[in-house]
Amino acid sequence: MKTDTSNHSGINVSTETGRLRKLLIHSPDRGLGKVVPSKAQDWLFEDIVHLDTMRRAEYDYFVKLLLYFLDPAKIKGRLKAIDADTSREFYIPGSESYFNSDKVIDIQKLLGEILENESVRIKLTAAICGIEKCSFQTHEALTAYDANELATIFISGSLPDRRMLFAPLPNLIFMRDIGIVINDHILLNKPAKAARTRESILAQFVFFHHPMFADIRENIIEIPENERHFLLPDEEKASDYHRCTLEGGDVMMVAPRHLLIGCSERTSVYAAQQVMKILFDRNVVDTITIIKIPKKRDYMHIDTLFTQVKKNMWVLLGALARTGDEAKKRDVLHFFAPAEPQQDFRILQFIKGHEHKPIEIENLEDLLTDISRNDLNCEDDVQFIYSGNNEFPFGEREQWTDSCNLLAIQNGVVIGYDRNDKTLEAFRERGFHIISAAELIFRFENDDLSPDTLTDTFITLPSAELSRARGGSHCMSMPVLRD
Ligand SMILES: NC(=O)NCCC[C@H](N)C(=O)O
Repeated sequence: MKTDTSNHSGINVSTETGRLRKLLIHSPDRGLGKVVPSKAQDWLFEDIVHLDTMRRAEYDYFVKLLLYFLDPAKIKGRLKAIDADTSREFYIPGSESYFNSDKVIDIQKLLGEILENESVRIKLTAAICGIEKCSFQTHEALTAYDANELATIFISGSLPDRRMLFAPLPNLIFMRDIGIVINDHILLNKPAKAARTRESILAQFVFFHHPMFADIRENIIEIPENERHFLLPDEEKASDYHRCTLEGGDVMMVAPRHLLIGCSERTSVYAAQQVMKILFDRNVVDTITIIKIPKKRDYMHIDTLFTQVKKNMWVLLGALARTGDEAKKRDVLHFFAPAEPQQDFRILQFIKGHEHKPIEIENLEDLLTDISRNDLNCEDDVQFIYSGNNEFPFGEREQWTDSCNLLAIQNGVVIGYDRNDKTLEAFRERGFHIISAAELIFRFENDDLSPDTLTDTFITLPSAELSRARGGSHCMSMPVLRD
């Protein structure tokens, strides 16, 4: 039975390509400038980044683009003044000239707003001081800051005078991983990596306390821990069948009744099963497809391997797809490989009411074709664009710098990194218009182009610094409302 998923809460996502109306983001904060080389890997960055370049020359373009598409009144006609302001106040929540949109929303702004409430402030300060093992004096000292500054401290880990209290949260820019809107429900993450623990506590408070989510509070899902968790020896606790971790990059809302969940380095089979049970019990979706991918830093989440461009088009990494299998068949060495089918990449589809008889799907293209045709009722040919145009060794190289991690703002209009030349070439060959964020913004400002009339367009974002953080525009966005 289909349920009516429309509601008036302004929270609803049921596709990956419907026109984006509202999303959560987080602009790089001062904490990113505090990452030191010896901690970069522990904090899940490949390198240290140059914060000013990352902001001014890269991420700020992302924000400007999102505003032109989702909330043009906040930016149109003001571009010159915004660009001329060296303090970048326009991008900083809590500052006087902050863009303060209710469509392009920085989680830091929501955090500042809930911290105005005394009881929330007391609880959250205690929670943060607890996990960060702060001294009693530090706990006390935090009462001196106003709500906005406290939000900045909780996120960046440092005080306004630059002293560091605890580790920064450099990965909060990857809002996708924090939570996922599934129709009118929100699934909160359970991070696999210690470096992302504080992020999810902040997010939990925001989702449960901010009025923006008040109408759907009953629909916020927290994944229950394995009840025997505390009794398990550490080794068993870490196994895929007991570990309960899930990150948003592994969850993709591809069609109103169909959800994809990746089992990966970050998301365990146990957590995926729990989510499946909850979503089927609550009748949120009818089909859940589990995609088990190799546990590899390169792959991390399923959205590093493929994303949707438009209803009938996907971008993906050839090495894990059907073409990868064909390449292997041509390879003589393949005959010496173990006869066992590849167990670290499998696709199983579970249908509500028939969970015990999952359907095995042979490869990614078959799954994605089925979604385009049968879930999204596409009559046109389903097309695939491969990372690096499937040319050795560019497929892997460009996947590493997020060629497969695109954000669709509307059907066929995507934002991705500028550095993946071969992948861009493949888009060009399919008739896509490739335009840089800077040029597009200039043309929007001068009424030379309009967000509403764009079709088949790849908007390139400068990415030299951003790509060192190992996530693309899909990872940097948490859609809250899509058509
Ligand atoms: N969905 C994603 O793939 N997010 C990218 C997260 C990158 C971040 N540095 C991490 O390793 O968690």
